[in-house]
Amino acid sequence: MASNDHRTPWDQTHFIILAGALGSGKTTLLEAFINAPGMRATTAVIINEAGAINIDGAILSDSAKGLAMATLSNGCVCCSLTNDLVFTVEELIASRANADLPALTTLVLECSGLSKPGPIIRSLTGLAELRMRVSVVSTLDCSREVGAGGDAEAELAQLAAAQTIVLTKVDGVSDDAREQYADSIRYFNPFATVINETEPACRLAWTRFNERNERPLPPISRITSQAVQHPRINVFHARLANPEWEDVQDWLENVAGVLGERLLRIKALVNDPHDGCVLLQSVGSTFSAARRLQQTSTQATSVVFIVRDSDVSVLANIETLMTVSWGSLDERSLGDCQ
Ligand SMILES: Nc1nc2c(ncn2[C@@H]2O[C@H](COP(=O)(O)OP(=O)(O)OP(=O)(O)O)[C@@H](O)[C@H]2O)c(=O)[nH]1
Repeated sequence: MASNDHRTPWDQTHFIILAGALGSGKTTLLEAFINAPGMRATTAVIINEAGAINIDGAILSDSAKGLAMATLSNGCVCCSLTNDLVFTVEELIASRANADLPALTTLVLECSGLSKPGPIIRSLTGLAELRMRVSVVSTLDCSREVGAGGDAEAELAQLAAAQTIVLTKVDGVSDDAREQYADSIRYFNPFATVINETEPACRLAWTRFNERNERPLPPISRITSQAVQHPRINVFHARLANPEWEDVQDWLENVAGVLGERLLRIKALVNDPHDGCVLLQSVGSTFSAARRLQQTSTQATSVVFIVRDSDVSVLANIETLMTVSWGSLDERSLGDCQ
C-alpha cells in the first residue's frame, strides 16, 4: 500500500534546473517568470555564476524585490559547487521553516552557461528525501547556430538533458527560420517539448510543461565533488576603481575587438556614483544596450569575462587608462595592470 509516511511538505515543489548556453536568455526568461502575478511569494531562485560576481542576482533582485534568492558564485554548479547546492537548498528549507512559511511551489536553479545538467541531477541525490519533482529546462538562442559557441559540449549536453527547450531571441529571425530551428531541435532531442513563442507571456509556460515528464530524483548515493571540467575556458574577473561607465564600455569594445571569437561573454556591473549602477554585457562580441539598475551598490565596479583559449595576459595587455586589477576564477591575484 502506498504510504503517506514518505510525504514531505516539499513533495509538491517543482525543482527546475534552468540551463542554456552562455547568454542564451536564462536570466531574461526567469525575470519574466518571477514578475508574473503571484509568483514571487511561492518561488525561490538559486543563481549560479561562473564568475565571482553575481551579476544575474543583481539583475533579478533589482527587478523582483522580496524574492527569495540564494547565490552560488565563482564556480560551476556542475563541477566545483555540487555540495554547495545541497547545502544551499537545505538552508532555504530551514529558513522557511523558521519563518513558519509553507514549502515553495517552484525552486529554480539558474545554472551558469557552462554547466552540464547530468552532474547537477546527480548532486541532488542528497535531497532525495524531500521528494521534489526535478526537471531540466534549457534555453536555446535562435539567432545563432546550435553549438557555435565556445563550449559546444556543454550546450549539447544541456539540450539533450532538457524536458523543455525554450526558443529565445526569436524576435531576430523569420517565422520560417524559427520553425526550421524548432524542427532541427526535435531531431536531436525528440523527447523535449519545444516552446516556440514570440509572445513573452506565452513563454511562461516553460515551468508547466514538465509535469508529465518529471524526472524522479535518483536514490541517495555518495556525493563527490569534481574538478572543473572546462580546460579551454577561463573566467576572469576585473575590478576597477570608480570609472565612468562610458569609459568601461569603450574598453570592453576594445577587448571584444582583440579577442574576436575567443570572447564568449562579458558581464559588467559599473558603479555609478550618481545613480545606482549600470549593467553592460555582451554575448560573444555583440553588446546589448547599457541598462541602469536602481539598486545602490557599495561594491567596486566588477567585470566578468568568459573566454576561450586565452589567458589573462591577453586581456591585461589591452590598453586602457583605467586601473584594472585582475583575478581568475579561483581569485588568485594576478596583479594590477594599467
Ligand atoms: N533580442 C533579444 N534579446 C534577448 C532575448 N533574451 C535575452 N536577450 C538578451 O541577450 C543577452 C543575454 O541575456 P541573459 O538573459 O542575460 O542570458 P543568460 O543566459 O542569463 O546569460 P548567462 O547567465 O551569462 O549565461 C541580454 O542582453 C538580453 O537582453 C530575446 O528574446 N530577444
